[in-house]
Amino acid sequence: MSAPIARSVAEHAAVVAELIGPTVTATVPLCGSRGSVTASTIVAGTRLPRFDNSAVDGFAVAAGGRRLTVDERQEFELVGQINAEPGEYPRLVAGLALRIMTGAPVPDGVDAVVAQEHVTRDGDRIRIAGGIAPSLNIRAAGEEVPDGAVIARRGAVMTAGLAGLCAALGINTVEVYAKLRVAILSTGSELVEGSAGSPRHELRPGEILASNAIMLTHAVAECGATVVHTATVSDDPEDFLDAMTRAGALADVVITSGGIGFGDHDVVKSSLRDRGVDLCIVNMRPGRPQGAGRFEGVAVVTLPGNPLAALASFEAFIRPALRTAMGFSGDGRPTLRAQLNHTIDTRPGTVRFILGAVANAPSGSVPVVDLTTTGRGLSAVIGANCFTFLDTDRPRLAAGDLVTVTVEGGAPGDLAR
Ligand SMILES: Nc1nc2c(c(=O)[nH]1)N[C@H]1C(S)=C(S)[C@@H](COP(=O)(O)OP(=O)(O)OC[C@H]3O[C@@H](n4cnc5c(N)ncnc54)[C@H](O)[C@@H]3O)O[C@H]1N2
Ligand code: MOO
Repeated sequence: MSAPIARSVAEHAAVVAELIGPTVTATVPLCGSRGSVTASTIVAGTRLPRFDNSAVDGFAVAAGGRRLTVDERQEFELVGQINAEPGEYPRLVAGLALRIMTGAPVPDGVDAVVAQEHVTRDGDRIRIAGGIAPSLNIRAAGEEVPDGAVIARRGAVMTAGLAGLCAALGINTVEVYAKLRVAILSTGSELVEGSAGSPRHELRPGEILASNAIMLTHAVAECGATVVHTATVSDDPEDFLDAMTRAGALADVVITSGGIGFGDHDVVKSSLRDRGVDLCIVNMRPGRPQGAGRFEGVAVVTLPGNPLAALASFEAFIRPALRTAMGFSGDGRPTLRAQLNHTIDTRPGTVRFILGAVANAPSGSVPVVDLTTTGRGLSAVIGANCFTFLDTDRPRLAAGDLVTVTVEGGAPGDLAR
C-alpha cells in the first residue's frame, strides 16, 4: 500500500480553490440575481428622482423666488390640486398655491412646499405661519442619483436594496458571476434517509440517520451556491460510480461524504483514486482524510464522513473556494479577536477545528470565548455561535490568550455554555 499524499491545510485549500476556479459571468434578469456578485459596473442611465417632486402632503407655493421670512404672514390663493399621478402642469404664478400630495410633480414657479400641518386654510386661501426656506420639501430631479452615476462596482453583492435601486432606474438585467451548482453524494451502507419531520420507522441495528447531506446543503446555500442534487448511496462501487455520473451531469461541483478512510469498504477512495481524484491526509482535526480532483471532467471534493469532520472540511476548503469562484471577496462573516476563558491543550503541527461560544463584551473591552470541546461529534454545535481553526506552536493556551473566531448565526450573546 503506497503512503497517502500529505498536505497542509493551506496546500489542500489551494488545490480545491484551483479546482473550482472562477465561474462564468452571465447577464441575468434582476429578479434572478439575488445574492449574486456583480461582474461589471452598474451605471445609472437616467436620474433619480426623474422630476422635481413633493416630499410631503401639503401646499406648493409660488412666492416669486423670494425667501419668505418668519415674521411675514404669507397668504396664497389656492388654485388647484396635484396628485402623485401622471400629468403636466403649467407654471405657477407668484401669489398662487396648489394643494399637493407626496411624490406629485412640482411645477415650475413653485418655491417651496409647505407641509399641511403648518398651513391654515380658509376656503381657497391659505396662510403660512413662519419662514419658508427656498426649495423646502422639494426633492429635486437627479438629487439622489445623477444620470451616469455609478450604482455598484464589480464585486458588489446584489442585495435587496441594490435590486430596488436598479429597478427604480429601469435597469432590468445585471451581469453577475454565475452561481455554482453543487451536488452532494452521501456514501455509507449504514445510512438511512430520515423522512421529513420525525423519523417514524424503526432503524435496524447498525443503521444511522444520514445527516451530512442536509448539513452540507445548508452550508452550500449559506455561501451563495445552489444545491441541485443530493443522493445517498451504499458502499457498492458500481452504485457509487453510477451516482457520480448522474451527479456530475447536473452540477459544477460534486461533494461526496464518507468512504475515504482506512477501512475495507471505503468506496469513494477505491473508486475515485484511479479516476482523477487525489486522496490525501491533511494536518487538520477533525478532517484528516481529504480528496479533490476531476471525475469525468467535473470538479469533485471528497469529505470524510464523520459529521464534524465534514463540517470542518467544508469550512476550511469548500466555502472559501465556492465564494472566491463566485466573485465574493472575503468570508462574508465577521471574525473577532476574543479572549479564551479557560486553558486549552492544543496540538502543535495540527490545525484544530473547534466550535465555541463568544460573548458580548462591555464596549471597549475584548470579547470572551469558550472553546470547551465536548467530544468529537456534532453535539459541539450545542450552544455554539462561533468556530476557530486553532493553529499554534504552543502546546497549551491559557485563559486570557487571544484567538480569532468566526462568528456564525447572528451577534454574540451571553455565554450559553
Ligand atoms: N485505522 C484508522 N481508521 C480511521 C482513521 C485512521 O487514521 N486510522 N481515521 C478516522 C478518521 S479521522 C476519519 S474522519 C474517518 C474517515 O472515514 P470516512 O470518510 O471513510 O468516513 P465513514 O467511515 O464513511 O464515516 C465515518 C463516520 O461518520 C458517519 N457518517 C458517514 N456519513 C454520514 C452521513 N451522511 N450522515 C451522518 N453520519 C455519517 C459514519 O457512520 C461513521 O460513523 O476514518 C477514521 N478511521
Ligand atoms: O480526522 Mo477525522 O476527520 O478526526 O474525524
